[in-house]
Amino acid sequence: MLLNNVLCRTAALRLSSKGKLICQTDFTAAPRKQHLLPHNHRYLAKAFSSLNSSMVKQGPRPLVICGPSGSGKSTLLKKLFKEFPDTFGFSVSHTTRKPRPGEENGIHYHFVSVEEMQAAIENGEFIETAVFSGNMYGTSKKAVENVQHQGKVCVLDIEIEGVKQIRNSERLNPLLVFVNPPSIEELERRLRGRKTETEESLQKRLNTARIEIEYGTTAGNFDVVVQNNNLKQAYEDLRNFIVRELESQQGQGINVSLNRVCDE
Ligand SMILES: Nc1ncnc2c1ncn2[C@@H]1O[C@H](COP(=O)(O)OP(=O)(O)OP(=O)(O)O)[C@@H](O)[C@H]1O
Ligand SMILES: Nc1nc2c(ncn2[C@@H]2O[C@H](COP(=O)(O)O)[C@@H](O)[C@H]2O)c(=O)[nH]1
Repeated sequence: MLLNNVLCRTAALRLSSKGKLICQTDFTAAPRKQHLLPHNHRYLAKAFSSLNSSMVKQGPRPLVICGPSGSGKSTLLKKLFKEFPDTFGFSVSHTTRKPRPGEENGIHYHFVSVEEMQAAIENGEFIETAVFSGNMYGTSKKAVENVQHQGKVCVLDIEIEGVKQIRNSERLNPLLVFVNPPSIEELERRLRGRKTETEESLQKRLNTARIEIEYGTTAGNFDVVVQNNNLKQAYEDLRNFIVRELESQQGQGINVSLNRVCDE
C-alpha cells in the first residue's frame, strides 16, 4: 500500500509540475512490483512503464559539430558544456595523432597507435572513421553508447568525411551543425595563434578547410551553419538553435535536461 502511494504520488507530482511524464526511475520500478498493486494501479503502472521504455529507447538526438580545423568548434562546445552541465556528454574519439599539451587520454581522445586503430576498425568497433591531416580518427560505438546511456545529448566533434558516413543513420538521427570561419585568412590567423600545429600540419588543415567550407555551406548539407566571426554572437546562435531543438524534443516526450548555469 505504501508502495502504491509513493508510485502514484510521484507520478502525479511529475504530471502537474511539467504537464508530462518525465521521471525515469519512478516508472521503471513499476513492472517488477506489479503483482503488489490493485487492478487500477496495475493499469497505471503498465501505462507508465510502456511510456517510459519508449522514451528511454528514443533518447535525445546526438549533436554533430563540424567545421574546418580552427573554426572554433572546441571553443563553442566548452561554453555549451559550461552553461548546460547536465545536458551534454562528449563522444570521446580515437585518434592516432599525438596528444597536445594539456590533452588527456580518455578525456579529449583515446590516443592509440595505428596498429591499435586498424585492429579496432577490423573488429567493427567504429560508427565512422576518417583520415585527417595524416592521422586516423574514429567514433566508436562505445563512445556514443556511454553518453546515451546517461540520457544525455551525445556531442560528436568530427570532420566532414565522418559526417557523410553518419548523416543518414536512422539509429543516430543526428542534428548537424557546421561552424564556418569568417575567411581562410582569419582561420589561418586563429590556427597559428593556437600554436598547436607544425607548419606542415597547418598547411594540410588549411587545404582541407577550403573543401570543408564548400561542402558545409552548401544548402541542405547541415541543419544550421553557425558563422563564427564574433565568438559571443556565434555562441548565441549555436545555443539558440540547440535549445529550440531540445525544447521541441521535450515536447515530443523525450526526457532531456536543460538546466542552465548562469555566468554572472
Ligand atoms: N570568434 C573567434 N574570434 C577569435 N578567435 C577565436 C574565435 N573562435 C575561436 N577562436 C580561437 O581560434 C582558435 C581555434 O579554435 P578551436 O580550437 O576552438 O577550433 P576547432 O574548430 O576546435 O579546431 P580543431 O578542429 O583543430 O580542434 C583558438 O585559439 C580559439 O581561441
Ligand atoms: N571523422 C572524424 N573526425 C574527427 C573525430 N575526432 C575528431 N575529428 C576531427 O578531426 C579534426 C582534427 O582534430 P584535431 O583534434 O586533431 O585538431 C577536427 O576537424 C575534428 O572535428 C572522429 O572521431 N571522427
